Amino acid sequence: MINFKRQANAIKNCNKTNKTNKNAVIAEIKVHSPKYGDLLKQRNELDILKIYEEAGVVGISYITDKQYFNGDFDVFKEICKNTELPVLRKDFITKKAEIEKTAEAEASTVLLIPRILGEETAEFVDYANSCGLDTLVEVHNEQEIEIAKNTKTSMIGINNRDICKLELDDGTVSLTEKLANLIPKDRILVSESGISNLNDLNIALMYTDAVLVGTSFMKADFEIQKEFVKSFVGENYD
Ligand SMILES: O=P(O)(O)OC[C@@H](O)[C@@H](O)c1c[nH]c2ccccc12
Repeated sequence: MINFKRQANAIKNCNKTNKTNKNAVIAEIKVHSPKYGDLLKQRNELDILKIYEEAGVVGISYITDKQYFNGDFDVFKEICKNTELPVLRKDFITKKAEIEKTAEAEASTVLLIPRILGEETAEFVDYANSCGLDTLVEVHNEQEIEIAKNTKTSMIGINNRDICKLELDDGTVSLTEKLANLIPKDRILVSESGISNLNDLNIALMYTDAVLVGTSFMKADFEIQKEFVKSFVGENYD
């Protein structure tokens, strides 16, 4: 059973206007990065899922792109099957069939990128919604925000990195600071990429409802990974 808008609701239930003291952290199970290479390091994706769950994150992200991020759609399906948390599929989607495939995997959300889809973004958002999926529309500049605003997406992500540079740029939360006020308040706003410490996290959360973190969680040593993720979720979470 697909649960419409699970990801958006998970974030809404946890943002600053709510009573919980937990920060809304979406944690990415990122197996490879174009910059750092292998990030999985003999670990198992489902073990990392468990650690993220135990640390109290609100959602999981997984990149299915094979070419640059070494993702695997079968692993994505396993992740969806093994968690009650909302799961976001990250990929460079250009075909509606891929949206159907995402819904069939029982994901909750699909990433759509105006840099790739241009004005077709709105149509892809509608299509994803009709398949029972929530959408995260990812922007990196003002022009892309205009496209995102003309869609019915409930979530907009500011990608602090430029996807065209394939992560050879570091990504800085100052982009979130710069662009956040251009995004209407009725959308759930997520700051994505390059968030590597609590200082970055706190800056991002001054402007957004949630953060999405991959590399720094994956680079944390296995023994301390849960504590590290927990420190992002917040001390008051148990
Ligand atoms: O590893 P980071 O810097 O914490 O970033 C995670 C995530 O935002 C990044 O992986 C990402 C953002 N948009 C994407 C689009 C496709 C693939 C990957 C991505």
